[in-house]
Amino acid sequence: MAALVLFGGGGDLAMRMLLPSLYFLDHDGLLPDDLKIIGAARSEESAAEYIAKVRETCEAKAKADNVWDEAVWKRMEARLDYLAVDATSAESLKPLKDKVGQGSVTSFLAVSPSLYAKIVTAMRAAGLAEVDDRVVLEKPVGRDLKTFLEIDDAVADAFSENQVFRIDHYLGKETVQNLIALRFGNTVFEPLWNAQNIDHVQITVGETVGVGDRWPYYDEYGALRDMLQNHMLQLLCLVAMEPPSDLDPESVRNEKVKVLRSLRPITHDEAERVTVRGQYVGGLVDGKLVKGYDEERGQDSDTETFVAIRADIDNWRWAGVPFFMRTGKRLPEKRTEIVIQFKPLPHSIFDYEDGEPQANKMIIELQPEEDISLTVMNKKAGLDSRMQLQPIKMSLSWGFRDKHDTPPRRRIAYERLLLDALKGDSTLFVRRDEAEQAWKWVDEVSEAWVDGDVKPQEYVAGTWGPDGSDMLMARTGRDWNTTDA
Ligand SMILES: NC(=O)C1=CN([C@@H]2O[C@H](COP(=O)(O)OP(=O)(O)OC[C@H]3O[C@@H](n4cnc5c(N)ncnc54)[C@H](OP(=O)(O)O)[C@@H]3O)[C@@H](O)[C@H]2O)C=CC1
Ligand SMILES: O=C1O[C@H](COP(=O)(O)O)[C@@H](O)[C@H](O)[C@H]1O
Repeated sequence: MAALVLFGGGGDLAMRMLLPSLYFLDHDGLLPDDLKIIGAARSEESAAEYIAKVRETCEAKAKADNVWDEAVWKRMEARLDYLAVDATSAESLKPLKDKVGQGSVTSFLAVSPSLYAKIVTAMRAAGLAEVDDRVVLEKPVGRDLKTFLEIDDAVADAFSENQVFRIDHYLGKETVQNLIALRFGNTVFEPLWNAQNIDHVQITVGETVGVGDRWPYYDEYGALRDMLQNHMLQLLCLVAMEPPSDLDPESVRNEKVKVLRSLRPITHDEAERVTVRGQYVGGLVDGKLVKGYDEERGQDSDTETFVAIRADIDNWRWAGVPFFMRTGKRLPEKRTEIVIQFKPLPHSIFDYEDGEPQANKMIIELQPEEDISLTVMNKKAGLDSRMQLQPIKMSLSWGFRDKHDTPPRRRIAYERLLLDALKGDSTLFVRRDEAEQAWKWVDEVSEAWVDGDVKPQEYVAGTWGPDGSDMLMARTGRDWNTTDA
């Protein structure tokens, strides 16, 4: 028997994402027949009470996608169990060890990262870190390089690196994996994918939600550590990495680490010019009045809810190509996209009044829709004496959109990642040295902010961040993408 233990099995992540993902995997026949799923948290509740809550969340999600099936639920229900444990205590984990028996155990730590070190130490003492066992860690692991290493050293005392699965749920998103297919499954793009042809890259992760009740966690981390250190740098790596020799986890991750190592450090003198911190004040989002961050927090805070950064990658492929990243809460749209802005024509033969031909642009959209599109210029139909051009957007995801095709169900990113963790495939997980390099780069930024006393600039909720964000682009003669994918 194999077992998946969800530490924090009653928490927000487990209930909203992990357990519905497991239902969907079971629905598609992708879970091993003998897999047991055990929720483990401190709350004293019976297995029946826990399972009733799991049913509620799975049913709601599955009905929304029209895939609720009582027979699947019966199968899933038979897998489920619950045990009240304090995961930081080896003594408390002993009954869990007895419950999982002899098979391999994958333990998902869906708990506060401040508990990781204590939990893995207790797991080791309780016999839950045997050679066939695995541990899955949610981000953020640590708050900076120092705390990352402290936690990760404790993890390394209990598990070897091939047993550790550091999750970045962005790597489970379908379009992120499609980016790998696009770059390395085609010959047409790769020769263009470099400083000769690309002017710059933009990565935007805009959210309309505020921080709300999550402030006890968020106030200590801010947008830089919550989003940029992990999700955004991972996206940057996938855009910028060299072709790996194969899809082996080590080959892919070696290439990503090389990118992170090539990121130019942001010096204290430069921080004000190439980084922007923002914090939302009250405003209108989706037509509703919302509070400012300080009001939600209940006191003044210097934590940023928005960050924009210009990153430079010092290698041959990307010399002189800035990568602009921005992310924030309470922005006007939920929008996640990567924009590859190609260079303008070296010389235009079209001199008409409506302006010059626009440079080609590839938009890789992750949210709200998943799509990859390429903007190209073509001729406006007609008999004008002077040829008129217009930009058209070609969707490169047309296969999904064919009217005779049912689009595949949009999967939760955790489905792919849970499946891979259960199989032991770590390609889409973050290796220790990747996380280490990412923290190193991010630490330099946060240290520069502290030393230079760089405070967040205010932005009104429902706008695209503080003015400084537009200025960051304008200083280089560029602007943020405003076209939809
Ligand atoms: N929620 C989300 O959308 C996201 C969350 N994450 C990460 O996922 C992790 C969990 O977050 P989230 O679900 O929001 O947190 P919650 O606070 O909602 O859940 C935490 C869970 O941990 C349990 N817990 C706390 N202490 C112990 C302990 N000593 N032993 C066993 N269980 C314990 C709690 O239950 P009890 O009190 O009963 O013990 C609770 O079920 C964090 O690392 C977070 O950063 C990452 C991305 C998104
Ligand atoms: O990890 C996190 O991600 C979410 C955004 O995820 P998405 O898949 O909805 O884009 C973010 O809201 C949260 O603050 C952060 O911890």
